[in-house]
Amino acid sequence: MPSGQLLLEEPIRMASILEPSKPSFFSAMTKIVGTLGPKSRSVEVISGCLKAGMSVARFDFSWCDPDYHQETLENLKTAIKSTTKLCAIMLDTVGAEMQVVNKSETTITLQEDGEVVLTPDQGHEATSEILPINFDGLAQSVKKGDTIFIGQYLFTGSETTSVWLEVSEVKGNDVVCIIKNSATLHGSLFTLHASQVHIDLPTLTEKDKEVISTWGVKNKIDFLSLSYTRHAEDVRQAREFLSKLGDLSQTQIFAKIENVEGLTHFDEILQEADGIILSRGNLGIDLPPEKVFLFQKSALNKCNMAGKPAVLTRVVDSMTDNLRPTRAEATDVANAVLDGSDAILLGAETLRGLYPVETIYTVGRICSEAEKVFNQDLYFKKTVKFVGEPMTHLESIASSAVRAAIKVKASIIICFTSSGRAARLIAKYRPTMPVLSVVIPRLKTNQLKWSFSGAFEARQSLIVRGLFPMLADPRHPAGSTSATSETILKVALDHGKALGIIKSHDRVVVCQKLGDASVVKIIELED
Ligand SMILES: Nc1ncnc2c1ncn2[C@@H]1O[C@H](COP(=O)(O)OP(=O)(O)O)[C@@H](O)[C@H]1O
Ligand SMILES: C=C(OP(=O)(O)O)C(=O)O
Ligand SMILES: [K+]
Ligand SMILES: [Mg+2]
Repeated sequence: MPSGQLLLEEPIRMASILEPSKPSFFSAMTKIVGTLGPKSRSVEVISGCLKAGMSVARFDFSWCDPDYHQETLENLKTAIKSTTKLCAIMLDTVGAEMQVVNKSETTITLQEDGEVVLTPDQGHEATSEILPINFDGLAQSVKKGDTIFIGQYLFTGSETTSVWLEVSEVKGNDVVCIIKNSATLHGSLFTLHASQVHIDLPTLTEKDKEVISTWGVKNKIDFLSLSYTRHAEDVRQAREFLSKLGDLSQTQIFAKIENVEGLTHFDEILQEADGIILSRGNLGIDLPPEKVFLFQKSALNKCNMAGKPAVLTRVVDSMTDNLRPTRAEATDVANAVLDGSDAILLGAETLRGLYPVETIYTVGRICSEAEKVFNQDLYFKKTVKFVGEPMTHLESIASSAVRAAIKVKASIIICFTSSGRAARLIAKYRPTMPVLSVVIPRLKTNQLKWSFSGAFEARQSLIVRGLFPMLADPRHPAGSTSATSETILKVALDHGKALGIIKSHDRVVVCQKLGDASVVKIIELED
C-alpha cells in the first residue's frame, strides 16, 4: 500500500477524510461509458463529456434510427479530434425487449385499480384501455398473478411515468391486467418487463443483425452490448455472426445480464463473453430488492477473478434532473468501485439528462476517491490464490509487474502488448497506478489486403479499469528487435511525461519481451 493511503479496515483519523485529493491527469482509473442521445449529441457537449472522463460512447438502438446515431457519431469523431481524448464505440442491441407500440405518441393515462389490455394486435391505437405491443407470445408466456412493468425508455427509479401491472386474465392472445399505480405514459418509447418470465424473442433480432452489419461495420464498433443475454449460446451465436463481418471479428461482446434467466446462466455466459454488463435497470425489477446487492457483489467478483471487464449500470438516476446525486447514489458509485467494477455505464443521465457533463465529472470524482481506499493488498492475495499454481508464465509476469510497481512506488506501469492480453492481465491485478498499454501494431492480412492491427486492441482497453492505451507507430511493428523496443519505450516515456503522469526521478515498471523472454524491469528516470 502506498503510504498515506486510507485503509477502511484500519482506524483512520476522521479529519483525514476531508483532506483534498491531489489532482491527477486521469480523472479516475474506473472508466465511464456514456449513452449518447438528445442531450448529448452536439460536438460541444460530447467534447465536455470526453474531457470529464467518458471513454466509451454507447449507441442504444432500442431507440432512434441509424441516421440519427450516425450524426451523433460524426460529432463524436469531431470532438475526439479537437479534445485529443480517445473514445471507444459500443453498439447496444434491442434484443428480446418488449415495447409498447404507440405510433402517434399519444399520452396515455392509467388509473390505479383500473384495467388495461396488452395486445399483440398492432392495428389498435394505444389508448388507456388497450396497449399494442411488439411481441405476439405474451399471452402464452404469462399467467394470472404475474407482474408486468411498463417504463419509459431508460427509466429512472424516481419517475411517475412507470406503471406496475398484475395479470388478471389471459384472453386468447391478449393479456388483461390490473393497474397497480396511476401513471401517465408520455414520450416516444415504453418498454415492458414481465418479471421472471421467459420471453421467446431472439437475443439478436433481425433488426439488430441489420444494424450491426451496416452501421456497425461502417463504424468498426469496438464493443457489442448484447442486450438480454440469457444463455452462453446467445454469445456464441453473436460471435459467429460477427466473425463473418470483416473487421467486426475483432469486436468484443459484452453480455448484458438483465434478468433472472441471465443470472442463472451467469458462469457459462462469463466464459463465452469478453465482458459483462450488469444491467441493473432491468435486473433491479426482476430481482427482489433485497437480492440486488448479492448479485452485484458475486458477479463482480467472478468477473474480476476471470480477468474480464465488468460494467455496472444505473448509478445516479436522480442526476437526470438534478445537479447533485442523492447520498444513496453517491455511496452506490463508491461501492461499485470497491466491489470491483471496471466501468460505470450512464444511461438516462447522459442521454436525456439535463447535466450529462456534470454527471460524468461527479461519477469520476467519486470513483477516484473509492479507488484510493480499494484494498489492493487483499484483492491481490485473493486473486493469486484463486488462480492457483502453476500460473501461466504471462500471468505470473503480469502479477509480478503489479507487485513490483507497488513495492517501488512506481508512478506508472508501461506494458507492451499486441493482442492486449498482457495489459488485461496486469489490469486483472488492479494496480494502484495507471497502466500505459503500448499497443504495438501487427501486420495482418485478410487475403484481400494487408493492414495493421492495434486500433481495436487499443480502444478496447478504454473500458478496463486502470488501462490507458497508446497506439505505437506502425513503423515499429511487433516482433521486432530490442533496438526498436527501446525506441518505443522512449516514445512511451515521453508521452507519459507530456501528459504529466510521470516526472523526473519517478520509477516506472515496464513489462515487455526481450528476445524470447517476457521481462519486468524497473527503471528510474533521470532529469
Ligand atoms: N512488440 C512487442 N515488443 C516487446 N514486447 C512485447 C511486444 N508485444 C508484446 N510484448 C510482451 O510480450 C509478452 C506477451 O504479451 P501479449 O500481450 O500476450 O502479446 P501478444 O500480442 O504477442 O499476445 C508480454 O510480456 C508483453 O509485454
Ligand atoms: C442499461 C440497461 O438496459 P437498457 O439499455 O436496455 O435500458 C439496464 O437495464 O440497466
Ligand atoms: K437496448
Ligand atoms: Mg436493460
